[in-house]
Amino acid sequence: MKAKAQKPRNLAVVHGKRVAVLGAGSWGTTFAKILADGGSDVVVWARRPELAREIQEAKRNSDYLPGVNLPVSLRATARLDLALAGAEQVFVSVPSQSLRENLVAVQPHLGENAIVVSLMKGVERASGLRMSEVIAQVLPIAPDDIAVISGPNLALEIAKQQPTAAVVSSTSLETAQAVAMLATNGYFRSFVNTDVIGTEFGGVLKNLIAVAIGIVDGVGYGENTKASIITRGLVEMTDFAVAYGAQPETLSGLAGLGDLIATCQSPLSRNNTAGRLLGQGYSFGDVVKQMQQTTEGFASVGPILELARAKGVEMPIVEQVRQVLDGTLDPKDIAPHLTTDSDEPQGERTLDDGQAHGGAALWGSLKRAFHQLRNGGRGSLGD
Ligand SMILES: NC(=O)C1=CN([C@@H]2O[C@H](COP(=O)(O)OP(=O)(O)OC[C@H]3O[C@@H](n4cnc5c(N)ncnc54)[C@H](O)[C@@H]3O)[C@@H](O)[C@H]2O)C=CC1
Ligand SMILES: O=C(CO)COP(=O)(O)O
Repeated sequence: MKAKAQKPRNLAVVHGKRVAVLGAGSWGTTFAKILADGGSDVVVWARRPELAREIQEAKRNSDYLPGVNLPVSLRATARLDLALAGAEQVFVSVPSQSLRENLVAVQPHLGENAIVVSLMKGVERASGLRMSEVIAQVLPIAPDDIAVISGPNLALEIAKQQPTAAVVSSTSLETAQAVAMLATNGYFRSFVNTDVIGTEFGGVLKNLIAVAIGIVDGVGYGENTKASIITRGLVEMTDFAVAYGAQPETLSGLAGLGDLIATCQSPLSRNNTAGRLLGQGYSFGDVVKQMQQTTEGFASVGPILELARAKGVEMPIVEQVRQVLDGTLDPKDIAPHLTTDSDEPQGERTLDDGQAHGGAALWGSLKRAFHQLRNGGRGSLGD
């Protein structure tokens, strides 16, 4: 029997707050639908006028969301000033590498008390900064007015109103709650936390593990290999994010494990699909040409490995993804060296030996501090 889509709960009469969504690709358009179905007065900004016209007039985005009818209340424009006029909350969903240039154009039109929300899952290649950090750098707004949203959110499934959850995170719980109030309807539920670092890095890092899973799929390996990579991948994600100040629990939540499961399992994932093509033997250049949509993992792998090195975090799976992208590792060799170069048996949890030394977290910090000392105190990209 075909699953029945959930009905949106129409809250238009309850609030009708004016919001803007910047970026009319698959996620921007889907998120605009989430907000409109939750009762907000939404204007989407599309870079291409013909796309803005299709959304505005036909209530369709046929390239990105084929077969999906958008809410009749949803409006679209190719003019940033019109999209931003009066917007209390601004949701940004452009490719991560274009965020900075887009924010420069946004700045003159941004309302004084507007909250800016990142829907993106990448880091800036040149700086290694998370999207909320780029927003804080470019826009004259307080960190408490910035939020991020992440979770197992494959756009097309949500556009078809299949029930889904996400996390809204901000250093201000009040801001996270204000955003979550609008980003909730009958088929989409937003939870809140204040761990921006963990929430953002969860979204970035699961993309890299999804590329690895795609590679394994393309090669033709089975479920044991994939389960091993997903599980060890989560350890890498958690070690990395915690080294940068995240709460480990965030990585076992929707923005970590939740998104990892969705992205690694679904052919709808662009990162997973791109990995599969690599595993089937296509070169990186061929895969980039074939991918019609944003594949964030490709741009993130370099900066993430650099950030990992700076904190002494080992990421053997992500490292192997880089080698496959570079053409220095045969995709079929990705699994055998799942752990480090050492032949010695390793504890399953990175911090296991630390617990014997009287505190896993402390031991992890000491290991990282030692590593940084050995590397001349380098702590971040570009140091
Ligand atoms: N598609 C999904 O299921 C989800 C995507 N995301 C994240 O959302 C972000 C956006 O991804 P998608 O919407 O999926 O990508 P997409 O490839 O579907 O759409 C990207 C949109 O940005 C436009 N664009 C390209 N270059 C631009 C530029 N320089 N300035 C402004 N616009 C530009 C494109 O024309 C297109 O409309 C990514 O960071 C992605 O990781 C997050 C959750 C779910
Ligand atoms: O982030 C996503 C699902 O949560 C979408 O993943 P892809 O960018 O790989 O399509």
